[in-house]
Amino acid sequence: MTDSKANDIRVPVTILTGFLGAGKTTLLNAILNDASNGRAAVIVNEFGEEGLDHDLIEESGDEITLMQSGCLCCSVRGDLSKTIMLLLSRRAYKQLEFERIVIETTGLADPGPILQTLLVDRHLAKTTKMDGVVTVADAVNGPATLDAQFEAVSQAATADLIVVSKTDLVSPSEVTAFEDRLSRLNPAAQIVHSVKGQGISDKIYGLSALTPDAKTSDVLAWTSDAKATASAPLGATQPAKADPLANLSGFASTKSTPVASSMHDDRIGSASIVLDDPIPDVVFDRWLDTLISLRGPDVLRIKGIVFLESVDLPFVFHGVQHVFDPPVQLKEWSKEDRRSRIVVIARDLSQPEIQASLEMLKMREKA
Ligand SMILES: Nc1nc2c(ncn2[C@@H]2O[C@H](COP(=O)(O)OP(=O)(O)OP(=O)(O)O)[C@@H](O)[C@H]2O)c(=O)[nH]1
Repeated sequence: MTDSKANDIRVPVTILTGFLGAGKTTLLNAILNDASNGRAAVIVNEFGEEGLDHDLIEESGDEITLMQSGCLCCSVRGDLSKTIMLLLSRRAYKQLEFERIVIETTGLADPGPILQTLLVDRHLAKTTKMDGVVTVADAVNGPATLDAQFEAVSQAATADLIVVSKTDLVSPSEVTAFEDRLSRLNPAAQIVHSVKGQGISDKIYGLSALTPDAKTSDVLAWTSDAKATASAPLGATQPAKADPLANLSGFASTKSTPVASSMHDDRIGSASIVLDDPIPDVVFDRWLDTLISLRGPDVLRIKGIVFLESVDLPFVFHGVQHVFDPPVQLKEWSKEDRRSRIVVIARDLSQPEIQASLEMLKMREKA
């Protein structure tokens, strides 16, 4: 019982990212104003002299720390670690009270390196745990931003949850087309839409299934194609509810809905696999080692639930590039369902290339 949820004192960290002007601060305010979410310490990162976003975050009684030293994704990874450690020590001395941390990045940040910092920094790995990457993509400028900026494509591809904002300013069919495009970029993300961050504050936290007590439905939502599972009832049409496993039978090809995409979108590939039988340990190790050593820097996210031949219960794992959260063994799982499910999202790797990599998992050692 050493790693049960009750004994896990690591503080959950949410990365809130999104396109420039997409509505990150607006969403953050809406979340902070919902008392049922508990208290959050917020780290805001903003370019330039003025901490503009800080001024925009309404008083909510939450502790706000502002970092102004530049883009989180490049120059201030050390500062991020120091900032979080300072918050945690003030919390330990009862100077501050909070249950979680939210990092709001600049519109230009690539969330990958921030996620990595949380995983590789010795102190942070012990004291914090990744709770999820939330990306805000606005329905008005989002399609053009995806065309123009690869960072925006990376943000969408790395997300656990994509919040489509400003759906009040475009037609329902434009919202649906945009959500389809986002879903193709990141079939493993849940996609919700919201006007000014309203109606979705209960969907922002607890996205990661990396906990031994994770429910089956949470694990499936996190590790599978969980397209458009829910949305705020605010005008735009609700996208059709997708079967979370619909795109995961073997190496089923990705959906080929003819929606707009761009050169940038084409740089992102994703594929998933469901394996009916437990995987030999050596095969899983070899697959992961090969993927990481050959294409590690291009892997934006790998998530999965895996049954190995040598263990009865499955484990959930999560990685960014070559860095992995410690795998978490689930305490309970339906005895009938012994299928492993793995999804990989990568940059500059095509879907067939990722599929070919996943194919290795079907190999069996010859006696
Ligand atoms: N109509 C409408 N306006 C919105 C919505 N969400 C945000 N806005 C407006 O969009 C503008 C930008 O919102 P912010 O929350 O500051 O966006 P941001 O992503 O934090 O911006 P940067 O930090 O500059 O990248 C503000 O004027 C918001 O009021 C929405 O859903 N509908």
